[in-house]
Amino acid sequence: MQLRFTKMHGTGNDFVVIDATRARFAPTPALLHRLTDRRFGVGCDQVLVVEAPSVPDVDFDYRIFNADGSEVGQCGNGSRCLARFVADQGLSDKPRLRVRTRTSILELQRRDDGQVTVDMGAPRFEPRDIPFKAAERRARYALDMDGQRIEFGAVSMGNPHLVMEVADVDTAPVGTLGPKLEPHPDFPERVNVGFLQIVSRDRVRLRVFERGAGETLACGSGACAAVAVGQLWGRLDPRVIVQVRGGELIIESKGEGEPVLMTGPAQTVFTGELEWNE
Ligand SMILES: N[C@H](CCC[C@H](N)C(=O)O)C(=O)O
Repeated sequence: MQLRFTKMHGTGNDFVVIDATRARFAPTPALLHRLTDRRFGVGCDQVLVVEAPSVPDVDFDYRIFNADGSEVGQCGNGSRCLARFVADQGLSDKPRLRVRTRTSILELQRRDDGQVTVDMGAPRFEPRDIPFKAAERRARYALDMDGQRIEFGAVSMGNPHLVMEVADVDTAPVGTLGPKLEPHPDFPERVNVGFLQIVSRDRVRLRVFERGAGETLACGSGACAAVAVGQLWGRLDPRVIVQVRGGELIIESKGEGEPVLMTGPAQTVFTGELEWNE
């Protein structure tokens, strides 16, 4: 079998995108591994599968698989790439699209400057919505990890995020603390671990150890989560530039209960065909 795919990235978070609008694509773990593995396959942080809509007033369904094969319900950088992909493939010429994932409905808007703005929905802070095992909702939680007290915010953007403040992302313990917090049992569905450096009220730096993928060069939902938590702490303005390792994202929100808008680039790198006979 020959499987056509498109390689894309949004601020360095990279994807293999599959057009499943005309033929169902139900990937096996082995096929996902061939698509995500950077040595034995194509290589990407997530596989994005674009499908015909399954409910009214939605333009596309959108499935997201992490590098470890886990299927999840949100990928912010990926949604910008989906907006670019469906236009380039002639699947839709609408400048505004509604796409449905297993947890969220996202509104995507292609802009004249080539960037894409995504309405990521409102952040959810209730522990049961994250999900996070906590007796009550708090602005700051604490965990003891290897004798160290870790303080953080927790929020869902349609996927779970832990956000901890650090003095400098360049020296943050992403590689050591990330792998310990990602599978923490207090997060029953695991968690994306964000390391947030607040430079000013309208500029932050962020690194994310992603659930099911490890550290990526950018995490769109992570940028939204970090700004939502920073605003909850009273530390950030309604419009924030989030500097990630792969570029910059603009995150805007009027605060709790309000939708979070993310604006950033989406690039196509190449198209290819994978020889596959499982
Ligand atoms: N690792 C995430 C999915 C991808 C999110 C990220 N790539 C983004 O741009 O939002 C999770 O398991 O929830």
